Amino acid sequence: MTAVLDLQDVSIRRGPKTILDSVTWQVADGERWVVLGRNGAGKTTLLQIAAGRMHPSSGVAELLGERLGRVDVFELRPRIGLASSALADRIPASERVRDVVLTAAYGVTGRWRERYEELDAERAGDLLAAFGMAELADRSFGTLSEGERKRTQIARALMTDPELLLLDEPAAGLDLGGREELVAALAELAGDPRSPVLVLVTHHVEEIPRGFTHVLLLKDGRVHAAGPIEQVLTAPTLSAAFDVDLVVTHDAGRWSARAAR
Ligand SMILES: Nc1ncnc2c1ncn2[C@@H]1O[C@H](COP(=O)(O)OP(=O)(O)OP(=O)(O)O)[C@@H](O)[C@H]1O
Repeated sequence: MTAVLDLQDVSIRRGPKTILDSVTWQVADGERWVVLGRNGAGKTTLLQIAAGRMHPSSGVAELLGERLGRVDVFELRPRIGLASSALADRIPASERVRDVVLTAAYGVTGRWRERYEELDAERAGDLLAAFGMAELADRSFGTLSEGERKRTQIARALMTDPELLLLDEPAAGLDLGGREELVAALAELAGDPRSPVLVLVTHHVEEIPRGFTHVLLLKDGRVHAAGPIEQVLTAPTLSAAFDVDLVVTHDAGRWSARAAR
């Protein structure tokens, strides 16, 4: 299997703080990963490296077979989709939903706009429809609900047909119905063999969609456990990662966790 992400001994230091500490992690073609860990464990920082937006202070990071530091990140980034609230905050409230998705293609197709405009518009429309947003395509982004914004961001991240899709807490701030709709859409994405490799950062095991295959548990910037989901999402392993005595259940493809008492 080809390694889509290959981190060897990657550390990130900022002043006296070690945010990521000797992280070694491989993600192969076809895998769907969940990254879990307490607040401040280093999840978002890890995703920044995986997106080619941050370089390791030490260690080696290879993304899609290209080594960070040796590759032009501007060529690499369109091959990696990223949806995060930090990126969403930069979208102007007045921008049309359709254009939020469509403009993700600009960096890729560059000046050959005439040739691609129609195909791009069609793809943006298809992606919005796949995420249940077809009827809202002409609204401005600022008028959307939180759930609608999240779905728009994912459609945008998919616009360049990336080989790797990184999702940073896509269900944060959603109500129960919105969360379940999003989880269902992500389960569909996970189950489609044409989909990119997926990496999903979340705080809650309840937000893990069906079809996710692997888990990385971060603790204090280190890899606490990593591997197939059934092996890693056990009560002892999760309890140790979160420093809480937990009961973990797995039912009909979904997970839940609660304090043991
Ligand atoms: N530039 C920086 N300088 C110093 N410390 C930083 C910097 N960036 C992040 N940190 C710290 O590194 C740690 C990891 O941050 P990160 O955002 O990666 O964690 P996280 O697991 O995503 O957290 P959360 O679940 O709260 O979103 C935190 O303690 C954070 O305060």
